[in-house]
Amino acid sequence: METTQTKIRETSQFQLPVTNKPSVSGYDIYPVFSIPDGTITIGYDTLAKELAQYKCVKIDGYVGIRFDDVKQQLNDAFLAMGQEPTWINIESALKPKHEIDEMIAPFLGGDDPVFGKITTLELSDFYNASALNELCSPQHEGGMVIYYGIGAHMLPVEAKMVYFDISKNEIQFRSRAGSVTNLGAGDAFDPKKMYKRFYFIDWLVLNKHKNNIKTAIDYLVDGQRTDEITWTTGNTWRDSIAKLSKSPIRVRPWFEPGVWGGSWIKDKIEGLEKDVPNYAWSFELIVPENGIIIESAGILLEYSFDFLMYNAGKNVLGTDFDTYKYEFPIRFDFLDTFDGGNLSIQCHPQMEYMKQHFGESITQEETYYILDKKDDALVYLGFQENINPDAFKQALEHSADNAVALNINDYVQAFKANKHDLYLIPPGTIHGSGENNLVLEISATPYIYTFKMYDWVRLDMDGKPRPINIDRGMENLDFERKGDRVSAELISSPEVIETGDDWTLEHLPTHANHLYDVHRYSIGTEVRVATNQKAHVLSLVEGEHIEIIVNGESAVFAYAETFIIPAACNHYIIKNKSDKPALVVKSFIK
Ligand SMILES: O=P(O)(O)OC[C@H]1O[C@](O)(CO)[C@@H](O)[C@@H]1O
Repeated sequence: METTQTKIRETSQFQLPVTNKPSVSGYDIYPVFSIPDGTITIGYDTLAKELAQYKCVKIDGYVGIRFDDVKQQLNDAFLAMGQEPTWINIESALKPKHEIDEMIAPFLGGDDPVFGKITTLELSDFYNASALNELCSPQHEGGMVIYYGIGAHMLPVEAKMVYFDISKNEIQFRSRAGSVTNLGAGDAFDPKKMYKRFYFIDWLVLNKHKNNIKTAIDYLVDGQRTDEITWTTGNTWRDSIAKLSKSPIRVRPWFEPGVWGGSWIKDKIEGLEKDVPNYAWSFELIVPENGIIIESAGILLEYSFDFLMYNAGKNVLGTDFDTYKYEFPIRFDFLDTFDGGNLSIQCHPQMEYMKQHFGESITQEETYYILDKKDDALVYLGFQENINPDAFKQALEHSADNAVALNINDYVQAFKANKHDLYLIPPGTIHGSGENNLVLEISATPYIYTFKMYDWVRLDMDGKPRPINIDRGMENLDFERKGDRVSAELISSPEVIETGDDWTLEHLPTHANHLYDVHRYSIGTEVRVATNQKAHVLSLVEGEHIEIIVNGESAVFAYAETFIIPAACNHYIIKNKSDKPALVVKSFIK
């Protein structure tokens, strides 16, 4: 059903299958955590049948859920059973649009096309409290009543609670089609502006709400598909999270084209739509936007990573939970420039700037691990010895104002990219990957705070130039990262720190301003690792498959797959499943 709106998604990415994910021997785009057979169910009709036993139901859900479609589908199913519930839309109690616009303005960064400030608002701030109460008046006593819409759980009535979740990539695909709106917005608008509002307001407000209601959910529904749902009971779901939080966790990766995107992902990863210009990013583990797929007898249900942290964050982060709480602080993603282009020459904010301007508590600091590359590939990193900040600024402004190219090599150094080298990009470092790399970014979680300073005088895929931020960049750059200091301090020098029968453990030291460190195992047959009460993030960067054994249970991961070992696993064994040595990188909080 593509219902009243003809186009619900604007993307060439496939929807998550309902059942029977394709089987692949290598990198799997639909990793699953299996739960007992018979615990996930398909369909609005089965959900209606389950809910029909209750007098009162609340259907809550995340922004991006098309509640009118949900209502129509469920209502049809109830009617087919001879039942006619009364439907009450909680969003009729939202504050007027102009009041909401005024309330959220301080968090939207004015005309800034990209940046706002992390909101401090709560979901209840969007609603008129007395109007909410009126919705619950006793006039509805009698037949079955269903309250529905974002925040339905807030209504002060006893009811069974259903929660519709949706993955963040699908929210973006829907916003690009104009088929969903921001919280309290009324209408859809430019998708980039909608994204800014999702990122700085809606997702935060609704994540807090998710945390508040996590134990009250009676039924969890995966609402990402346009014509079908899958659902499970709250208890089954919470039990599965308790188990997952002591097992290896691989989130569902997702992929996006971009102006500098390349061919590596498209050529090497099975099951993706190939009819795209390129893939630039793989969201391997950018957890604010990843989901986790659970599977029961082949039926798939995805929920947001946030729910894992709200339910079992302490198991995941161990001793670091007290510092980071629900924010998983490490990010892994791919930047694919194979036969593509150069990233912008860019920098990321210093910690203080990040706090003050954007309200974030972790800054965006990065490293580039070169997973693959062509012979001519470069990494732009650090300044030339003779850098003059004023002259650099002038050259950038001249280029931006007149759309003329500049010789960036006069200012910024370029290093030959070496496979398996780790390039360090602490906050305030000028950098950018050149073309013909497959970079595994091992980074801190924030991912949108890029100050592009030079974008090679090119247009984005929508035909418009990408926003340049020379002033913000200048406020954050460290001009002392120049000359010989760059290769000495910003290209990690591995050292062997432990050896076994047929394995070695290397330390790839990161910069003092990085919150995480990097280790690399070279494994002949197997190695046993202790978590020491910390989360580990692993990726197989050379080899075919590895098996991870935790408490006697085994999971297999393929080349280029990223996964988390929660702190609560305590110990795990990595077994090499191929006849060549396996190289596994491991990142963890310092
Ligand atoms: O800004 P560009 O040129 O698209 O660069 C790639 C982007 O991908 C990231 O590495 C991760 O999102 C950002 O740091 C950066 O903005």
